[in-house]
Amino acid sequence: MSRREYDEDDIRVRPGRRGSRPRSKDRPAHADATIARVTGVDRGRYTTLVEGPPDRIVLAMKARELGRKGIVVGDQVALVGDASGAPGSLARIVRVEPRASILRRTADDTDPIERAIVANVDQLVVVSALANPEPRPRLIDRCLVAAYDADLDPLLVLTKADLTDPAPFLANYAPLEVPYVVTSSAAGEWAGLDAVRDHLAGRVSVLVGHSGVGKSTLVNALVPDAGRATGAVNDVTGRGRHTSTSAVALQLPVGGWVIDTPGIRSFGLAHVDLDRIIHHFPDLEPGTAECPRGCTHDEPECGLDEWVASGQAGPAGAARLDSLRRLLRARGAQSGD
Ligand SMILES: Nc1nc2c(ncn2[C@@H]2O[C@H](COP(=O)(O)OP(=O)(O)OP(=O)(O)O)[C@@H](O)[C@H]2O)c(=O)[nH]1
Ligand SMILES: [Zn+2]
Repeated sequence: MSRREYDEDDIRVRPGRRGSRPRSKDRPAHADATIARVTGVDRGRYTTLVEGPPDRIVLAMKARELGRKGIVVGDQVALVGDASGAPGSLARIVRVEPRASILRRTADDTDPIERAIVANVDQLVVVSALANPEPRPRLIDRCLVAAYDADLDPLLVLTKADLTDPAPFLANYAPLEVPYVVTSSAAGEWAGLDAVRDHLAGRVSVLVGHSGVGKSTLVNALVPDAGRATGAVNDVTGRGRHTSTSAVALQLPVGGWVIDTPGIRSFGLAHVDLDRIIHHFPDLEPGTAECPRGCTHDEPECGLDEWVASGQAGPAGAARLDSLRRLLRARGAQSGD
């Protein structure tokens, strides 16, 4: 982050107008607040970026008046107090602007607590290694459900193509028509990086994926100053060391933002409306035309078995239906039916 680090000269030429104003407790609704974007959250301290030029990084805390309201990476917030970004300064966040989008997940499918991961993103980039660790189709399916549910455009980035032929995996996902990019970075030689850049340029994208799939490696290549720590994949578990500990938003040289998130093992979807889950399986949904009225899609009369058996959902149809039904059952367990 060194390039965007606070620069003393910037502060001197931009003293902020607060100094010349009388302090008053009853100024209406912080009309003079500075708007910033939250780029990182660490133990109650928020790193924010105030757009310039020149941009400046301002450390902030949540004002007491915000109560328990959550603030997540990607949020646009209003800062008051010392928003100079000078060393040792700490601004206060007094308002969170309305969110254009919010990506949530829960710890598991019955967890009542929703965890907002990031706000104001346009695109959910599901990063999966083609090998080491093996792709986890059900985790990918869940990420796609979360993307559709939050109204985000999905993108699949399939890494480590140097280790195996991507064709079999791609054949499975073809019926979904999800845009994808295949990458490899063996020995520092990149393939597919420009294609990823094209998909991210000018947009706000969040990367999610299992630990060790190469998210940090990708982010470091996209944002040369990112300095995201990369970890080796454990040969026994196939898991990476948990090198990234929280979500971090980084500005892309091509314009736009990329938000790296810690590796995940599961993507709980307790917050997704049960009745809507089938709509988030666009390859299967047309097969419900033959379902009996009020079909749960997890019963013997369900039309989806026939749909999949006839090959209309493609080579991964059976796996996708299994994915859907596991998800419905996990959710059903929660509502008790
Ligand atoms: N062979 C090969 N290895 C890769 C590739 N991309 C990343 N790796 C390696 O995979 C390991 C994990 O990469 P990271 O970038 O740390 O993975 P991550 O997804 O950020 O992992 P977490 O921080 O745990 O979320 C590292 O040893 C990388 O060098 C690739 O395209 N091919
Ligand atoms: Zn059905």
